Amino acid sequence: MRRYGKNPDEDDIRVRPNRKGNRPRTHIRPKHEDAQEGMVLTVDRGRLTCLVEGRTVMAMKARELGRKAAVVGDRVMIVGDLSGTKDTLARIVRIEPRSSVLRRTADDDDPFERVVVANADQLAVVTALADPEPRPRMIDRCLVAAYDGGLTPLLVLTKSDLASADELLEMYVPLGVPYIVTSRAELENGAASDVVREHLDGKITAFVGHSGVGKTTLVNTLVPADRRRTTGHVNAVTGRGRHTTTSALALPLAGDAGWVIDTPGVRSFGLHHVDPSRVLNAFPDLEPGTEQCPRGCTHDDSAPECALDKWVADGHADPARLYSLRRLLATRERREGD
Ligand SMILES: Nc1nc2c(ncn2[C@@H]2O[C@H](COP(=O)(O)OP(=O)(O)OP(=O)(O)O)[C@@H](O)[C@H]2O)c(=O)[nH]1
Ligand SMILES: [Zn+2]
Repeated sequence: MRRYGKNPDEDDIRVRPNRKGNRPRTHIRPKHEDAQEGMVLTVDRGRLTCLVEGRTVMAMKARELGRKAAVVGDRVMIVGDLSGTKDTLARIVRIEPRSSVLRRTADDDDPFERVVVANADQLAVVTALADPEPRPRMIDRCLVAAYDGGLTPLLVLTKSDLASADELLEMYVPLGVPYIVTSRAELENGAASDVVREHLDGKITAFVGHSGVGKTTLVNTLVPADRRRTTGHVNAVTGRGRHTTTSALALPLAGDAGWVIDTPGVRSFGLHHVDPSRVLNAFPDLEPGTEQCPRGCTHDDSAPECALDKWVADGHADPARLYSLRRLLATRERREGD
């Protein structure tokens, strides 16, 4: 199956800090022959907790990395004391090319790259069907961020005991986004975590969702209790004290079958930078129709010459798909409440 929003031939999708498109700085490699690979689990005021061969190692960025930040999910090369012993501090000397990026910008006009999660395969967008009410526009923005960053979206609709999923699914079925519907009873009898696990196994999945949607409840059913962050006290993955920042946190699924990345900080996505062609990758039925579009066509409602209208009128694709694409493209403009 085609991967949404991601070209499998690209090993380094638009890594922003590397704007010139040049390769990562491989010339530093020989200097650190003893470096070992690790994965960043969380970041707290310049201290990065990394998993290196099963040990959690505290590290900081080496100066030679410059301004480029290592984020949760990054694959990094680390030198120094890798014993994982308390009060040791190793150094991250290289950040490997990323397979995906989940970006956040403080503002659509924010010129700075703010990657919050790297290398996640999937973006689980957790939305309650009621209490709080679903916000389709926010879901759409999450989908655009996923397609743009090279993550496959997964819709997780919670609280189906309070309201039906039908109306929302009507909006999202044409998009072909995989979805899961869960209820209080299914959470309690374990059925919810079984169904969700089927979608997570073997993958790195970043979870986003507004406060109160049931994200924490769900993550708690997925991650063994001894590895979980318990409301602000002990970060069980690292065994260290309070997890005080708004950084995302990578948590291993039981049986080493993948990772859940909990993202307390991601509330909104700046999408101004998003290239329509990356969103179009998620619409392989429409994409060939854009060959007749004028150069630089935005394919949205304000693009009168867009060839997609004719493509659909000629029966090449379902009009609901074009409607959905345009709805997603329209969310790139920020509105009040986003
Ligand atoms: N009725 C119902 N309530 C649920 C369900 N899932 C979670 N809840 C409740 O919804 C409330 C919010 O759940 P949380 O897991 O704390 O939500 P959250 O998204 O993590 O929110 P924050 O912790 O504020 O970030 C809690 O009272 C849960 O018990 C569900 O499927 N049905
Ligand atoms: Zn067009």
